[in-house]
Amino acid sequence: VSTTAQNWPPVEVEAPTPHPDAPSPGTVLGAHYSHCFGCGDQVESGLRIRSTVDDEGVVVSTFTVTKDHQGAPGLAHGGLLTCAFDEAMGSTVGNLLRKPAVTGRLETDFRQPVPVGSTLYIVAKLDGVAGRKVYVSAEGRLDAPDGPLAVEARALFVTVGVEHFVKHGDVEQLKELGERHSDWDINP
Ligand SMILES: CCCCCCCC/C=C\CCCCCCCC(=O)SCCNC(=O)CCNC(=O)[C@H](O)C(C)(C)COP(=O)(O)OP(=O)(O)OC[C@H]1O[C@@H](n2cnc3c(N)ncnc32)[C@H](O)[C@@H]1OP(=O)(O)O
Repeated sequence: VSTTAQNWPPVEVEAPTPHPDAPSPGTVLGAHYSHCFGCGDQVESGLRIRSTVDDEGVVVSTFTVTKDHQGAPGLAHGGLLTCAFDEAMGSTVGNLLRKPAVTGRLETDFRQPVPVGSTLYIVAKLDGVAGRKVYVSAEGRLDAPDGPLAVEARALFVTVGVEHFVKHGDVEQLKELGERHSDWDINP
């Protein structure tokens, strides 16, 4: 049993305040970037995660495991499951706080194997904010929102300015993204 979960968040935090323009409960969140491995529809073997805003500070995502996501025969690869949680929690931070953020730290507890063909229901919630640090945790259940608990994760996201992506990433793609999402403050 993870001891970290008992000390979570690991620092003193303030309650997270969703941005006034954060999407309301029930909103289905689109892919943030079509080439994103987690949510993009242009990545052939991507995870194609779909997310919906639930209660305040909570986002529910689904990830259906295909044969492209295997580690052992018929079972999801653990690293890919971690990726699914990175996406689900990152999307929670980005959409609810409406601030670009990157994953600083991410830990996963695998409680049960996740078979090919199953759908993970991932419930992610904002746990607290300390300066630029945003703490998030999530639970993934098998095949139903109240199905057996299969995976748990906790992450620290660090909010960054657009210059992070300008300095380290692909500026042309970033511009294109900014044009398609003029309501996001990501224009370089
Ligand atoms: C208005 C806009 C609206 C937008 C709306 C968008 C909607 C859709 C949105 C979005 C969906 C997104 C879904 C994506 C999901 C996937 C995300 C990923 O996979 S991201 C790629 C992987 N991660 C990286 O590549 C990071 C690489 N690391 C870095 O770039 C830096 O290390 C960074 C930025 C994380 C920190 O660097 P520093 O120089 O800026 O800041 P320092 O001072 O080092 O850290 C800040 C604080 O964080 C702590 N910190 C940083 N890393 C830590 C760690 N690993 N463990 C513990 N603490 C850490 C530090 O100790 C510091 O804490 P103290 O303020 O001093 O208390």
